[in-house]
Amino acid sequence: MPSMATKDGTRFNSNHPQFKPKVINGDQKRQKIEKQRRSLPIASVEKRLVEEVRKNDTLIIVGETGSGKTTQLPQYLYNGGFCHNGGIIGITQPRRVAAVTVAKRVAEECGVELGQKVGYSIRFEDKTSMSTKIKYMTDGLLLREALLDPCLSRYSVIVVDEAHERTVQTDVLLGLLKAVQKNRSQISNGSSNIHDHVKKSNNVKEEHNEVRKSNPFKLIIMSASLDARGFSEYFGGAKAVHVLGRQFPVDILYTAQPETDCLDAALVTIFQIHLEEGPGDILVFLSGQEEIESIEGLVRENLKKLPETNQKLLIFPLFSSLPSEKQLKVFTPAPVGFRKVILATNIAETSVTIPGVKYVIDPGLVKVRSYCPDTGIESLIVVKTSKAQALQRSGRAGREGPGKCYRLYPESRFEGLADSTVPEIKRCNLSNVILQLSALGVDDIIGFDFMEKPDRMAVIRSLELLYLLGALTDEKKLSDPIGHQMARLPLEPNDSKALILASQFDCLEEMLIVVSMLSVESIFYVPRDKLEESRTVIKSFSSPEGDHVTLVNVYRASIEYLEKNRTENGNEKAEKNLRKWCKDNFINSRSLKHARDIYSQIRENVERMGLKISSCGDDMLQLRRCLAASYFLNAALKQPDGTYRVLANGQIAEIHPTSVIRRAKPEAGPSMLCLERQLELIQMLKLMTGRRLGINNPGAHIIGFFIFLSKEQESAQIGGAYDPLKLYVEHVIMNKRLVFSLF
Ligand SMILES: Nc1ncnc2c1ncn2[C@@H]1O[C@H](COP(=O)(O)OP(=O)(O)OP(=O)(O)O)[C@@H](O)[C@H]1O
Repeated sequence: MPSMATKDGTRFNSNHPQFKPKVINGDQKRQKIEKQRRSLPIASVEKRLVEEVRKNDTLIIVGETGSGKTTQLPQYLYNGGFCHNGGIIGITQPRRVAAVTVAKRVAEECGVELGQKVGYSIRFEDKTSMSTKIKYMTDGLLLREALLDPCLSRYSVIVVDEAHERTVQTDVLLGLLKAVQKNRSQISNGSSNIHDHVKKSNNVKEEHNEVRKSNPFKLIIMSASLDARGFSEYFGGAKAVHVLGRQFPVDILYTAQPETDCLDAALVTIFQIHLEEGPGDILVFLSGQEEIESIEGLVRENLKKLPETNQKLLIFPLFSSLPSEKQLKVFTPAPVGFRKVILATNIAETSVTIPGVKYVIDPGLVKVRSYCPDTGIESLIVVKTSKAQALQRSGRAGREGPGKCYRLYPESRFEGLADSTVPEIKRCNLSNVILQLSALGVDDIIGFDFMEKPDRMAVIRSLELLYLLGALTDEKKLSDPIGHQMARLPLEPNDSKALILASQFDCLEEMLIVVSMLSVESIFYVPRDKLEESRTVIKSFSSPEGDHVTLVNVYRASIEYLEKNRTENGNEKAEKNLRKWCKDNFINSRSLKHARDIYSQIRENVERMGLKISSCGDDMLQLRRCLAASYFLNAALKQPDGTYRVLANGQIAEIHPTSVIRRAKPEAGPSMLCLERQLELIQMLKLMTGRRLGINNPGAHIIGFFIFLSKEQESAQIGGAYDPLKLYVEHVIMNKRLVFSLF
C-alpha cells in the first residue's frame, strides 16, 4: 500500500488505524453475498435457464452487463446436476485477469477454498485440483487442453463467455467446440470412431471417456452485447435466450464537442470527479502501458498541487504485462476516506468487477492488432471502440450501486460507431492459429468451419512461414519432431523454432533469455531529462554482436547482482536492491521482473519437453545463427544508398536508432557461405527471394533484423519526445525485429 504524508510530514501507511478498512466478520460477509446474489436479475430465471440448458445442446445467452451471467450460471448448472457424472463445467474468458478474479469471487460465493470446487487455469498457472467442478480459464488455455484431449472429455459443459470479443482464440475455439459437440453426440449414439482414436493417441483416462459417453456435451455462448442471430446461424439455429434487466442504473454522459486531446480530457475528468462527485472509485480506459504511465505521472503531479484534504487519491495501473500480483492489487478496496483511480487497458473491459468502482471514463479508443499480409508486418494501432465495447466499459460502473460513465466524445459519434469489433482473426498473423489447428489434426485451414473466414492471403503467408520454419511438411501436416515441438510451446512460431534450434546448438540457456526479454515491453527506460547519462550507462551493456546479445548481457548482469545480493541480504532485500540497481542502470524494473517470470515459465516448458538446456558461455555465434535460422524472413540486404531492403517482401527498412548495430554502423562483412547453418539460411532466402524478387546473389551480405519505422514514427522521432525503442514496441508488435550482426 502506498504511504501517505500527513500535514505535519509524518509518514504512515494504510496499516495506521485511521486507514483500516471496515472489518466485517465471516457470517456477515456470507449474508451480504447471499443477499446480493438473490438480487441479481439472473436469479429470477435460474430454473428456466437450467431447464433450457437441459433441453438444448447449444444455447446462446444474452444479458445486460452485471446481470450475473459469469458468476451465477455455472453455479446454477452445478446445482442443477450437470457435474453429477464427474464432468466439469468450464467457462472461458478472453483474458487472464477476468478468469482469476471471477474464480476467486465464485469460490467466495460458494464458501470454498479457491482451487477446490471452484478453480481457474491460465497459461503457466493452474489453480485447480481433482475436486474442481467449476473451472474458469482463458480461451487459449482450453485450446491447449484440446491438444491433449480433442474430445474435451472432462467437460460436461463449456461456457464461452464474452463471445462478442471475437478474439482469435475464441473464433478457433468456436469452430473446434462445434466439431467436439458433433463428435460427442455421435459417441453417445455409438456412431463415431473418434473415441478409440483419442484413447490410443492421447492416453485419455478411461474415467474421462466414461464421462463423455454418459454426458452429452453442452455448449453455451454468452455475452452482454452479442449478435445472437449470427451465433445462432453458425450453430445451426441454436436457441437464444435473453436475461432482462440490470441491477443498477448507469448514467451515460457525453461531451458536447469532440475532444482533440483525449489524454488531457481524461485527466480533467478524473479531477472533476474527484473534486465534485461523491465517494466511489474511478476506472479510466486507456490504450496502452505508455499512455497509462504518462497519465499516472500527470495525475501525481496535479495531485500535489491540491490542498492536503483533497490528496486522498490512490493510483493503480492495470495492463496485461504487469505482474499478476500487481494486477490483483487493483481489486483490494481503498482504505476508508480514500478514492482509487484505476488506469487500465481494455483488460478491465469485460467480466471483471472492480469493487468500489462507480465512475468510468471512456475516451472511446482501443489499441488493436492489425496485420498486413503483403509485408507480413503485424502492428498495434489505436482505433475507435465499437458500440459493444463502449457498452462493456460502461458496464464496469453500476455493479455495486448506481454508476456514471463519462464518454469523452459526443453522442453523435457513439451513434456512428460499428456495432461490434472486427473479429481478430481478420486482422492478425495466423501462424500460431494454424500451428494449433494442425496440432489438432486440422490440415485444411481454408476449409475449417470458422464463423468468419480469415483473409486467404493471410492464411497463405502464414502457411508459408510455417513451411519455411520446417513446422509443416509438403502435405501441410505437422512435421515430426519440429512441428509437434513448436505446437507444444505457448509462443509465436519464430520464437519456438529459435528455442528448438538453440537446444541443438548448445545455447538454449541464452535463447531462453532472449525470448523472455523480447516478450516484454521496453527493457531500457530513458528519461527525457537524462538522455545523455542514460545512453552512457546503457552502453555498458551493449554488444557489437547486436541487440539480442545486449539483452542477454542485461539479464545476466541483473541475475548476477541479484544472486550476490541474496546471499548477503536475503531474498526480499535483494529484490528491493535490484529495483534500485535497475533505476541506476536505466532499466525498467517492471519489465525485467516480467521477463524473469516468463523465463522461468518457458524454461519449465522446455524441460518438460526434454530439450537439452546448455549454455554457450560468452561465445554467441551459435545463438546468432539460431536466431537467423528462425527469423530469416526479416533478413535484409544493404543497398548502395545505405538503406536496407527486406529480402522477403522488398520493403525498404531502416535500423532502429536505438539499435547497437546502428551505432556501430557495421559494414557488409565477408561472405557467409562457409558456415553450414548460414548456407541453409542463404538457401532459404534464395527460395523466398529468388521466387518473389528475382534476387539470386549467393555472395549476399545479410544483416539480421530490422525495426521498421513508419513515416509517422520517423516524424515523431524528429520531435524527439519519446523513447524510440518503446515507441517501436508500441507500434510494431513483432518486437523481435531487433538487429544483430552476422559478421
Ligand atoms: N469480485 C466481486 N466483488 C464484488 N461483487 C462482485 C464481484 N464479482 C461480481 N460481483 C457482483 O456480481 C454481479 C454480477 O457479476 P457477473 O460478472 O456475474 O455479471 P455478468 O452478467 O457476467 O456481467 P458482464 O457481462 O459485465 O461480465 C456484479 O454486478 C457485482 O455486483
